[in-house]
Amino acid sequence: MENLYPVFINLKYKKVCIIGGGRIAARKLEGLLQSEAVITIISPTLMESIFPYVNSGLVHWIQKSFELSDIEDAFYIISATNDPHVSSELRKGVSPSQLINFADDYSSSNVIVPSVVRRGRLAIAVTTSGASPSLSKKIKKDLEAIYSKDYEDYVEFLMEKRSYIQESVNDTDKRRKLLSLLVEDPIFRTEEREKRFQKIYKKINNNCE
Ligand SMILES: C[C@@]1(CC(=O)O)c2cc3[nH]c(cc4nc(cc5[nH]c(cc(n2)[C@H]1CCC(=O)O)[C@@](C)(CC(=O)O)[C@@H]5CCC(=O)O)C(CC(=O)O)=C4CCC(=O)O)c(CCC(=O)O)c3CC(=O)O
Ligand SMILES: NC(=O)C1=CN([C@@H]2O[C@H](COP(=O)(O)OP(=O)(O)OC[C@H]3O[C@@H](n4cnc5c(N)ncnc54)[C@H](O)[C@@H]3O)[C@@H](O)[C@H]2O)C=CC1
Repeated sequence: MENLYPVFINLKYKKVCIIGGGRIAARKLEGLLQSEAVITIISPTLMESIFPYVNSGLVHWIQKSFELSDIEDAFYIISATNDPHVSSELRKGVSPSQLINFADDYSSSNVIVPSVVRRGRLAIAVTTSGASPSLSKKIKKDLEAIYSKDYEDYVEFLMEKRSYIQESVNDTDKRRKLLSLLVEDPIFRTEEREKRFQKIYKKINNNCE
């Protein structure tokens, strides 16, 4: 499974089942909380840090040992227990059309959880295809330094200008040119980037008319 196909999945309203309630389950849960998925944890025990999410109703906890019937209608399953029996049951019982991540078994998984840098709408995901989670984490840290928090706002600006350009510039070449010029040298100060936008916008429209 080295040629992994990268996608970002919209999990809103999808049923996600996490088996196990320990340290790793808690980490995988962190990555899911913003997704608006319908999350159920199946586990006899739960780590302290997960309780607030259960108490607030964000996560449903079924306090029991895993059985195959628990995952019948799940869209995405995360197996994160310390019980090898759970993994072997899952390998036998999961449907080929279900998404499944084994925290302890890369080769049986059809989903691998990456390291992620998030800056609002900008998301950068890193995987080493199971080779070295530590390297993924290090590369994420490197990227965090390059793509500062300022990008969150900057990406919102780009989205707004892109939609304006799509509405106001009919010529495809001009539109492409404008959109690519806009990202050449990121500017984070609101006033400066607005001026720069106006300048590029005028230049492109005048030159090509
Ligand atoms: C295959 C994969 C399956 C999956 O879980 O999706 C997997 C598997 C395993 N990880 C193990 C160990 C560690 N994992 C981490 C950290 C992360 N692991 C994550 C993903 C993945 N881990 C997938 C591949 C990702 C890729 O392709 O790069 C991250 C990216 C995402 C996340 O988990 O949220 C997250 C970083 C989050 C961040 O950016 O902060 C650390 C470091 C730490 O904890 O600080 C260690 C210890 C150091 C080391 O081993 O490198 C072990 C051995 C367990 C044991 O020894 O018992 C296995 C099992 C095995 O290898 O078979
Ligand atoms: N993918 C990754 O990044 C990493 C994966 N791992 C692996 O992840 C797995 C979990 O590790 P931790 O969370 O640290 O373990 P942990 O011991 O903290 O938690 C295990 C959890 O599984 C639950 N559990 C045990 N038997 C169960 C059953 N039959 N049904 C349902 N739940 C059950 C326990 O009650 C507990 O909540 C281990 O196999 C470990 O090797 C470990 C480190 C990193």
